[in-house]
Amino acid sequence: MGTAIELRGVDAGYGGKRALTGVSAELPRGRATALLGHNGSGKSTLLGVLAGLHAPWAGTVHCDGERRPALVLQHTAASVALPLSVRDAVMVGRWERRGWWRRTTARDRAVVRDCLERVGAADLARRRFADLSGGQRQRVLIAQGLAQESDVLLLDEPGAGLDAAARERVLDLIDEITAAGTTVVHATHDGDAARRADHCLLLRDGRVRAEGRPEEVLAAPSSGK
Ligand SMILES: Nc1ncnc2c1ncn2[C@@H]1O[C@H](COP(=O)(O)OP(=O)(O)OP(=O)(O)O)[C@@H](O)[C@H]1O
Repeated sequence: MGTAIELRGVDAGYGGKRALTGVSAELPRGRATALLGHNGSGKSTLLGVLAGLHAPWAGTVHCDGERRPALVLQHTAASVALPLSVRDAVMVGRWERRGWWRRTTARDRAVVRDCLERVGAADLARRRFADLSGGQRQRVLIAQGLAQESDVLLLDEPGAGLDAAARERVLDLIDEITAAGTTVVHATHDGDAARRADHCLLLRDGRVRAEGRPEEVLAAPSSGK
């Protein structure tokens, strides 16, 4: 197993506003880590730092893999204004590796098909992304993340705004993705999602409040679960 992601003394923020202070953590390889904490505690910022979107002000971040981690945003953050098909939406995950201006290759198309199958959305490939339910959109966005073929997949509140059945399906998917060897880090407000994770990291006001097995971290004051 070992450590897939190591953070040492990470500070980060926006303009002059600090969002993370001295964050140190070791997240296990090929396992699911749940990022916990109240609104504004710094979960999304930490995912952004791991994804390479925010440069830390201080400290170091080491992540497995030659490619940067794939970041999957909440389905509500995805634009539905563009007339994208589901297949096109997943193909976006191939852009970084191919360059968006190049023609798609047979391998790109095969990876997209495979990722749609993995999330149980192969039958939706020709549908308009905008016409899908929230749960379907979230699974398609996870397929987009998988299509990046990174060793680390980052999910920002993948269960938010979904009904219980759709949330359960996303959690099953996280289990399948880690079983296939990919490290998953997902921000969540859901106690069930935290209990099903292998490892938890609890943030409070941008600092690590607790880290370890779910039962240990959920017992910490201010876990809110
Ligand atoms: N783009 C931004 N510009 C300025 N400040 C920001 C920005 N994004 C987040 N912040 C601030 O950084 C801090 C951490 O926010 P962050 O979104 O990382 O928390 P979070 O735990 O993900 O919250 P939530 O559960 O609401 O998504 C908060 O004080 C927030 O107001």
